[in-house]
Amino acid sequence: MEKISTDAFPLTMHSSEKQETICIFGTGDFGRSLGLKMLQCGYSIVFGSRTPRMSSLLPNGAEVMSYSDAAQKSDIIIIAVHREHYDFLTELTEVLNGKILVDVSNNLKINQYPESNAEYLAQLVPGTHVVKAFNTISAWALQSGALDASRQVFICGNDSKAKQRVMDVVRSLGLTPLDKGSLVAANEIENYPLQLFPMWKFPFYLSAVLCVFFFFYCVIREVIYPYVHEKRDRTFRLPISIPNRVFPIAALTLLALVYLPGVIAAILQLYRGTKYRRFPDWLDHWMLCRKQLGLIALGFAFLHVLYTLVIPIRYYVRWTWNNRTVTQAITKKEDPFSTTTSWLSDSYVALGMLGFFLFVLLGITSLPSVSNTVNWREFRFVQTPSWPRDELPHMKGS
Ligand SMILES: NC(=O)C1=CN([C@@H]2O[C@H](COP(=O)(O)OP(=O)(O)OC[C@H]3O[C@@H](n4cnc5c(N)ncnc54)[C@H](OP(=O)(O)O)[C@@H]3O)[C@@H](O)[C@H]2O)C=CC1
Ligand SMILES: [Cu+2]
Repeated sequence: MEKISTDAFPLTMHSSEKQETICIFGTGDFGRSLGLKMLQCGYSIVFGSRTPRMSSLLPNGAEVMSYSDAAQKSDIIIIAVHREHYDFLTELTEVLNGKILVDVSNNLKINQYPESNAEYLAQLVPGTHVVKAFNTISAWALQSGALDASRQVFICGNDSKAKQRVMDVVRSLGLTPLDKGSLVAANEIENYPLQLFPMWKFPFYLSAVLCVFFFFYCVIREVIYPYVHEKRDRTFRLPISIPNRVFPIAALTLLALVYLPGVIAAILQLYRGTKYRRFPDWLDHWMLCRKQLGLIALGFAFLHVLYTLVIPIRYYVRWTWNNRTVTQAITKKEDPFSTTTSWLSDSYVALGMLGFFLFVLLGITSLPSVSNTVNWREFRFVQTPSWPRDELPHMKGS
């Protein structure tokens, strides 16, 4: 590939850095996608491969050679190989000495190995600077350019210079590096892609507690109280009417909880006089799960609509059962149905609908999490800035 002279772009600060050569070990899906992206951003790419001649489908302009030859071309080496195959790196200890190794690997299970892949790599090839990065970005997202929602790249490593250089690369790819500290954090970073619903726990428990609470409140008010006082049997309200009272209450409460943290955050910022300070952890966490709270609220509102539509059907069901019983009585058949079945059948309708709804909700919400393309962390109104504080314009010199 023809090298572009630095003078051609006197105004772009990083143009000289971008001429850097980066080495990628492994010509698999991820290696190729990352290589293509880097080529597009102006880096020269050298692939290391077991079979350099047979490697096909590589991005145009990239070179391919043996692992040891490729390693000599660059001091940043991205290891796009699965952890199980790291062994071959021990033979390259000499060539790799002093270089920056970027571990991008993921596991299939949470805590699959006693130590994180990045720490394992560091033990395997001592004398190198291992940096964990890119593991939360998928090959698919790199290729399709669907990175809009997940531009954050979690980074950790023990050598701060090495980390800084990898962060520069990440930035020049148009992504946002997020420093997670030393290599000990690698374990946590490797677990991220395996957490299906990272921010759903709290909203889920909260809505469960709300539902149970309001359900029992309504049961006491509308079933137990009339029974104790007037000996009236109101149990038929249990399957439809009472849930239909609980759902809108839960939906509105959750909706309020979606907007409340924003207001608290705004007040806090006014009070502090700056928006460049971290919120307390509880507020931060609350802000981060607003989207989930909102989705659950929407779910309850949807259930409320369904149940409201079901109420007329309820009378219809009762009417059919009664009709059947009467017909059977007339034709003197044995009656297998008692009147209590009317609300039993209602509960089946309700349960079926609840199940179906949960299924749909799970399906919709798991899709983006699984494909890793949505980064829930980005859904907050007031973002904690990810750049160092002294780079903020108004803080200079203070
Ligand atoms: N695919 C994805 O979306 C993502 C992948 N990752 C990580 O990137 C790494 C690579 O993933 P991916 O590209 O999908 O995997 P692939 O299986 O597609 O590629 C792995 C590459 O490793 C090389 N390799 C070296 N030694 C061996 C060996 N003994 N046996 C088999 N292959 C070997 C091969 O390259 P060659 O034949 O040239 O030697 C092979 O192409 C993994 O650690 C994965 O966890 C991280 C984030 C996302
Ligand atoms: Cu209503």
